[in-house]
Amino acid sequence: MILPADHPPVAAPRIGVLLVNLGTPDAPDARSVRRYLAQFLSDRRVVEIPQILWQPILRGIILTTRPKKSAHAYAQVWTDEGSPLAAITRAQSDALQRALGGAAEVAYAMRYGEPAIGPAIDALVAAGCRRILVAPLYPQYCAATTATVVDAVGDHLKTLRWQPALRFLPPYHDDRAYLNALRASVETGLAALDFVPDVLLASFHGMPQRTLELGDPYHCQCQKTARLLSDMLGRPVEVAFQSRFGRAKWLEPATDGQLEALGKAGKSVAVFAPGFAADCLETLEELAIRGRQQFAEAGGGNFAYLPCLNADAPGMAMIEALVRRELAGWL
Ligand SMILES: C=CC1=C(C)c2cc3[nH]c(cc4nc(cc5[nH]c(cc1n2)c(C)c5CCC(=O)O)C(CCC(=O)O)=C4C)c(C)c3C=C
Ligand SMILES: [Fe+2]
Ligand SMILES: [Fe+2]
Repeated sequence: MILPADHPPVAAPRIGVLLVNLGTPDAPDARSVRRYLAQFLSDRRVVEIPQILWQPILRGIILTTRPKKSAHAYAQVWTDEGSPLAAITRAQSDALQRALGGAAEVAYAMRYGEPAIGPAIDALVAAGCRRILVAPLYPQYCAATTATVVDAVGDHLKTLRWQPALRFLPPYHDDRAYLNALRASVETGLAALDFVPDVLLASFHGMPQRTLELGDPYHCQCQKTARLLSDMLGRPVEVAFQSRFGRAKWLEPATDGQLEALGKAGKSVAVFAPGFAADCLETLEELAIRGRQQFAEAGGGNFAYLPCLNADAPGMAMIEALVRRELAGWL
């Protein structure tokens, strides 16, 4: 139908933006951590062992021992606004909403725990969004993180009669907006130190070595991020992989081993975690607290942990640029 020239403007369909991160427990106690880990570690994308073998190990060993230990670690980094990952993701969502104004409705969700992806999509649809950009906040693509967000969105869409149209933000490991944000953030972090570190160490979350052999691009994308950033900073950036889980061989070198070796060599070091969009247990406890201790005990000199992009200006400029580019495809 062709509308007459004097027809009132037809309202454009609203666009929703859903930022998604991994998820975190609701409270730093063993019960909440157990609930969170049970969901997270039952995801077949995360632990790729047949469920018939894995579930007895998970229920019988992991979930009876790890929650207490992990809850203790969470308690050390918990804030008045809750888990750092939850508080920072909320702040990113609020800041993006302010930046985009009426151009889109912004919400956030967690792949595991709350707020869950399904209800967040429902809320955007209820707010009139017939188009939704889902943005998994993982710069480097990994089946255990990026793909599982797509799976969860797909599972929820299966339950809807009237589905919204979807786009997914692609991984951004080599995107100028990301590299510029990292550069600004690292340069600011280094300038605030009262020492010049011998080594700048980029610590990425680890993955089983097998995932690299099976074709997961994660390892290569981490290396590429570090190489491009090193070119931009004009200094070497060393790469290591943290947070090993289980007995299988994980990507190497391991961050804890590198910190120990650097400590023994009497070096000074600045560590940052470019694969994490927001500071969380793995950065604040594992790197900034435990990593610092390991390094000092090995005899290391000065140590600094440089924060993630979080909701600070360079990180928000990046998220806004990445999101606006995707939204442009709909305008
Ligand atoms: C940024 C990318 C991440 C990848 C890749 C990843 C893979 C991965 N993780 C585990 C096991 C655990 N991860 C845990 C916490 C955790 N992991 C990420 C990110 C990635 N994980 C984040 C952002 C967090 C922090 C969550 C928070 O609440 O702050 C945990 C839980 C904590 C603990 O008990 O140590 C586990 C377990 C595996 C097995 C895996 C890939 C196979
Ligand atoms: Fe993890
Ligand atoms: Fe960890």
